[in-house]
Amino acid sequence: MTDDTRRKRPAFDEALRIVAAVTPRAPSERIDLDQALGRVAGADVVAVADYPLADMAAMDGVALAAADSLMASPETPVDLPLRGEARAGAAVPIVSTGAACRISTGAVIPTGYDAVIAREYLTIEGDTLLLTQTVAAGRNIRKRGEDAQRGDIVLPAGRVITPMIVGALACYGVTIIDAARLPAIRIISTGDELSGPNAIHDANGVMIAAMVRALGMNAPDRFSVGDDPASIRTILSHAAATPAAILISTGGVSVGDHDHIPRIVAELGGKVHFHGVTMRPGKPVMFATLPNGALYFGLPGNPVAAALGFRFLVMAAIRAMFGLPPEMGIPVAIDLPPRPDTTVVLKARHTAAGEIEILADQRSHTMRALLTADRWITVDGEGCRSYPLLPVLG
Ligand SMILES: Nc1nc2c(c(=O)[nH]1)N[C@H]1C(S)=C(S)[C@@H](COP(=O)(O)OP(=O)(O)OC[C@H]3O[C@@H](n4cnc5c(N)ncnc54)[C@H](O)[C@@H]3O)O[C@H]1N2
Ligand code: MOO
Repeated sequence: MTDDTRRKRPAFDEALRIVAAVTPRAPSERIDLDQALGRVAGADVVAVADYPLADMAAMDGVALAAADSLMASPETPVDLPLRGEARAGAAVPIVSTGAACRISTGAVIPTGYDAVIAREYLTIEGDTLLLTQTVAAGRNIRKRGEDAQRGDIVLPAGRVITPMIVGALACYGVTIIDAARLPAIRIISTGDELSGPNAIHDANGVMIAAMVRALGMNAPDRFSVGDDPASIRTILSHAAATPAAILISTGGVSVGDHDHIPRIVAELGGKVHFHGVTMRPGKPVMFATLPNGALYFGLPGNPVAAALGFRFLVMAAIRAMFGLPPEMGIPVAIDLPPRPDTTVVLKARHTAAGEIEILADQRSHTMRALLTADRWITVDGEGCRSYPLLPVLG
């Protein structure tokens, strides 16, 4: 790290802002609604049909014209002959006033009728309905278009598609939506220690791939390379020449004799936006744009730092690509000393008593606390904020 880049080391929030600011918006693509779960609407979604599609029965029972019940009372019951049946999905029967027809929930109300009496409240003798009280017009009827009308904007661009949204859009006749295109992501694990006699397991590669998949995105391509500059240059220049929106490497970004990534990225023509952030863990993290426009994140090798680098910095880029607002975190009152010069990110979890427990081991190479953690707590000069453990879009 040169003195120059060290001087420019941004604060955590500033680094998130820089990432969002330089990230280009993803183009939209048309996708089937049943493939849309977890995707982000790339344009306003408009109802294709009224919902309900027509005035329909909300109960199984009998449909009639409310006006025919006007004179009905227990003393002067009104008799209406029962003629025909309206069934959900079937052709709507032609009916006449002065009569009633059987109807099932979801059946279209026959023209001329405007009320439904639920079968529990019916008095039927043979083929005759006995009305002993008046019925209000509109009773037990779902009105056409009362939930959505054709042409209504039912979902604004930028909303994450949940299962309930899939259901609602299907009701509104939507079968295809515009969704922000998913970025192709490539992960490069670096370090001589990933192979050879005392090899460690490549935790960072599988972990980051798993976080990508937890977002509902395709499994990223993964590569592994040692610490020698020629091999790193070869794999980075190959990666930089192949279309991918986001490249992520882990390891080799600190100040050690074998930490070559920042220099090679610059030699390849990458524009380094920052190298180093005043955060812990994750301090040596690097962010650049490659000449082909791909974003490059050089995450530190320690697994907690790599996890945080993806969870916060890469996520800031993914959110910006999809047009989502930056994550703010939820301010929480925790008795921790403020950290005016850095942002410390802590592994934490909710206790059964509803409090937030800061877990015991906060070192950046130990993972045990992450087996039970359910959130991150950040501490800076302003106080504490809580963030979900996993990357989220919504
Ligand atoms: N003199 C200094 N030394 C270090 C500093 C510093 O400021 N001055 N920063 C420390 C911090 S903080 C971190 S984080 C690490 C980051 O260093 P690198 O990104 O260069 O990572 P490496 O040195 O290659 O590896 C660090 C650590 O992580 C392990 N590792 C690497 N890759 C993987 C992987 N794929 N899966 C699991 N574990 C991995 C590696 O074996 C090392 O133990 O630098 C500090 N040093
Ligand atoms: O960033 Mo390092 O991850 O503090 O250990």
